[in-house]
Amino acid sequence: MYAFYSLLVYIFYTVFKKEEEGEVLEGACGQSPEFKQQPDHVSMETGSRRRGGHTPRMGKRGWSRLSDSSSSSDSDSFSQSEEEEDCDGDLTMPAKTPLAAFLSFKQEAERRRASTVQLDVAEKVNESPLVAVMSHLLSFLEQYSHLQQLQQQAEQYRLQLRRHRVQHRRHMKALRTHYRQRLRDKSSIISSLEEVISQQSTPTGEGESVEASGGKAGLHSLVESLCGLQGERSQLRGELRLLHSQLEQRDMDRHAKVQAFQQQIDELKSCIEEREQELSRLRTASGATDSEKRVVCLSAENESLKHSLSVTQSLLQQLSVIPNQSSTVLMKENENLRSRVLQLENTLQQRVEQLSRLERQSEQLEWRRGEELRRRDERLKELQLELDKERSKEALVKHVTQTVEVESQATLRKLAESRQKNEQLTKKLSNQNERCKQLEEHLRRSDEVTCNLQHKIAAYEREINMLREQLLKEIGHLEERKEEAVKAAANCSEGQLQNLQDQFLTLQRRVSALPPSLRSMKTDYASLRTQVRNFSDFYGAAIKEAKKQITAAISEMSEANKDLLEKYRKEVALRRKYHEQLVELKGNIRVLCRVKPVLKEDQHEEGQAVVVTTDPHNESALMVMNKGKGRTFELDKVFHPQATQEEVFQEIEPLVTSCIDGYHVCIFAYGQTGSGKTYTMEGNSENPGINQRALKHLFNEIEERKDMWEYTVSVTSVEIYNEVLRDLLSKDGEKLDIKMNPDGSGQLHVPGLRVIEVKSFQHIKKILAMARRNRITFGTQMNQHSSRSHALLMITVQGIDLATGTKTTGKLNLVDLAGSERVWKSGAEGERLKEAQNINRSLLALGDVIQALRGRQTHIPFRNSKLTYLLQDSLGKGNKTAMVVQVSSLESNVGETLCSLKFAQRVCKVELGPAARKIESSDKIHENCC
Ligand SMILES: Nc1ncnc2c1ncn2[C@@H]1O[C@H](COP(=O)(O)OP(=O)(O)OP(=O)(O)O)[C@@H](O)[C@H]1O
Repeated sequence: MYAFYSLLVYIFYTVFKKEEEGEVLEGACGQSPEFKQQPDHVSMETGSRRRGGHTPRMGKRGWSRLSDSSSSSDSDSFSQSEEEEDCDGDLTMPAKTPLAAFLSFKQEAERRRASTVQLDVAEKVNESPLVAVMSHLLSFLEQYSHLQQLQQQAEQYRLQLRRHRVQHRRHMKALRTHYRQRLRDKSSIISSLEEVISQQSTPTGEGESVEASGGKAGLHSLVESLCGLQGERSQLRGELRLLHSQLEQRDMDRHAKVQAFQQQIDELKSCIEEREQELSRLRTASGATDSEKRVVCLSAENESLKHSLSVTQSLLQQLSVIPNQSSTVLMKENENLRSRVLQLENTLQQRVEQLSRLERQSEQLEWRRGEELRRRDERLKELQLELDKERSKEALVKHVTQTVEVESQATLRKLAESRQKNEQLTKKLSNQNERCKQLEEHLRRSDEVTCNLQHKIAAYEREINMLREQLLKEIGHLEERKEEAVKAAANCSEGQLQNLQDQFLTLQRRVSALPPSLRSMKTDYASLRTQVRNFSDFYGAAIKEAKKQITAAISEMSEANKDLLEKYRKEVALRRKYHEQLVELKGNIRVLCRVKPVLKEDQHEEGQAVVVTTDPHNESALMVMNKGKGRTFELDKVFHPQATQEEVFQEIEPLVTSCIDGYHVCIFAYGQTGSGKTYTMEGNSENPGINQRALKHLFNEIEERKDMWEYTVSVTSVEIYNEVLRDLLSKDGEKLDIKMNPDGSGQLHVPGLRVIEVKSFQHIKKILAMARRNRITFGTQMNQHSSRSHALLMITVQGIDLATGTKTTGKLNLVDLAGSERVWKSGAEGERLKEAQNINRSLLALGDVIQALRGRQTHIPFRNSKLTYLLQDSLGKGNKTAMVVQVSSLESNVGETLCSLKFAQRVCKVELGPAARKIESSDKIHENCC
């Protein structure tokens, strides 16, 4: 009994398990026993659903259309050739033709699908979810493979159709050529006959006419045969036409069939797509990912195991009388099953956790990716905006430059015209002056003549007076002698009297002889006096006339000049405005970079590589190679190693011009020791640098404006060494201090600093040489004559508008900074070390100022170093700044080069805002924001 029960339990369990497996397998191939047992119930329901749900799209409509077309073509084509009959007949005989085979196959597929669906439902009812899903999937796979087969068949049909069409075309072609050949033969026969007839109908002579009459019968027969042939020909033509129409009809039929087939194929395709979609839907429903599928499988397995366990347990309960041996077997089995269940549950749990972890991770990744994409998009947008801005800036610069060029050309033309006019007027004026001079010469000569005459007159008068006195004396003398003679006559003899009378007579004669000379002298004198009076009158009139003429000419000229001057003034103002706009568009802070050429003395080690390269197509890009990686820097302008001093100055020139217009400008050279700062700023005698060229430009510009403006240029030069300020233009080398100006203007001033007013360019050359001599330099490992201090050349340009009296004060600070080398690299020790540290400190302070300006901070730490304090009024807002960053292109200096370029890029981002012109009108300095 016991053995029987245990056997029964074992068999029951084994059957139960096998049944399950069998069900799964049978479900997969559509041969379920349940299905066989209850066919009506299940197939009725699912069959109707399937038929209604999945087939109708192409089904009835498509097939009816196809059969319609085929039947119509049948009726049309039965009267045609045999071949056609065969072709159309295929469609009406399903078992023989491919299309019929396709139809039967389709029906078969429909039937099989219906049965599969029935099976699905049966399985759904009776089986576990895993088995159901699996069977579902398998059934869909099967459907899918059927569909593919259908597709292949459709493809084959299409190929067959194509082949048929080709064959048909060939056949038609052959027929056409055959008929054409026949037609050609007939025509050639006809033409030969016509020829014969024409030959026979032409009279060729008497002898021949006899022959002709004899051959009339032959001719008749020929004509008859010709008529027959012509009839045959027309018959053939009719045949051909008929054939043509038949062909056309056939073509049309075929076309219709092809269309029907195409439609059928399309419908089949859409049906396949639908199935595929459904399949993918089901796939996702039953777990799209492998892990999900696995989870579903495991849970189904778990469920089935649980189920079997419960069944076994219930069985065990029922069979409590089962002997110990079998119960232990069962217990063991039970234990195994339990542990298996537990194991599976654990695995399931782990998988679920893993899955959730993976999901979280993927979510995080997705989120990060989204963030990254968003950030990139924003950056891209920013870059796009910057690019647009740059482009618009460039376009504006171009436009302004063009306008300025056009305007300046027009101004130059006007200026040339006005110069011509001026020249003419000047010529006129010089003529007048010449005349004036002649008149003045004349006047001078007349004055001289008058003077001579006056002298002569005075001499005459003196002579006359003398003569008169002599005469009076003589007369007195004679009178005395006469009295004496009278007295003597009274006393002496007649002879003596006679003698005396004679003497008297001679004396009288002499006296009478005297008056005519005296009279002539008097007339001479009077005429001379009248002459002098007349001459002075004439001279006065002439002078008056000349003056009149000169004033007329001057007024005429000044009238013409006034207009010109006004125009010129306007043009100059316009030019200045455009110039300022240009400078502002370029940016009130400009960063230029100059790459030092590789010199012999720089190559301490043999074969040092060049790591800095410039781009010939992009003059604002610079590439630095470091440890195999390239980094590109974008600055306002990059000068390649072969750039000349003049090219560098060309970029600075507009700023120098701004200084004359009353702006504060700061130009400084920055870079490591030996990178060429001093060369760029000071240069040498053959190749002067920015300092000399700027001053030369200043004086040229002042010379050009001298008609309207009066300028004074004053210069100071200082150096900052170890945070101590020293005057480079005085020999005592006294320490100086920076203080606030006591006048309350808020301006800085350095008491005791020597200010030199410069009159000419030659003068400035001497001043610059003196400053250079006084500057502190020492040799470092990097540079034989390293400048160990910051050198500042400060130029103040004060201008007065001659017309309006407006005053401007421009400042130009030209700064040659000390080298920004790393202390260890420059080989500094002791005093040199302290010096290097001070240099670095002040450069750091400069960096801080730049940083604060860049961040638009309210407090700018100008006072942190002497350098920044001194440059306060030229470095900050409203001013114009240019920095020339000097870099070495050698590999050994790449670290310094990168540092300098990074600093330059920071400076690039600073915005100083619109520049302000320092104008003084009506005794007050005010800033005129452009
Ligand atoms: N563009 C250049 N063309 C030719 N020679 C140059 C150029 N730049 C620099 N030099 C030469 O390199 C040497 C060092 O240059 P310079 O003294 O100007 O460097 P520096 O940066 O001022 O150094 P320091 O900071 O030590 O004063 C000089 O002999 C100078 O003539």
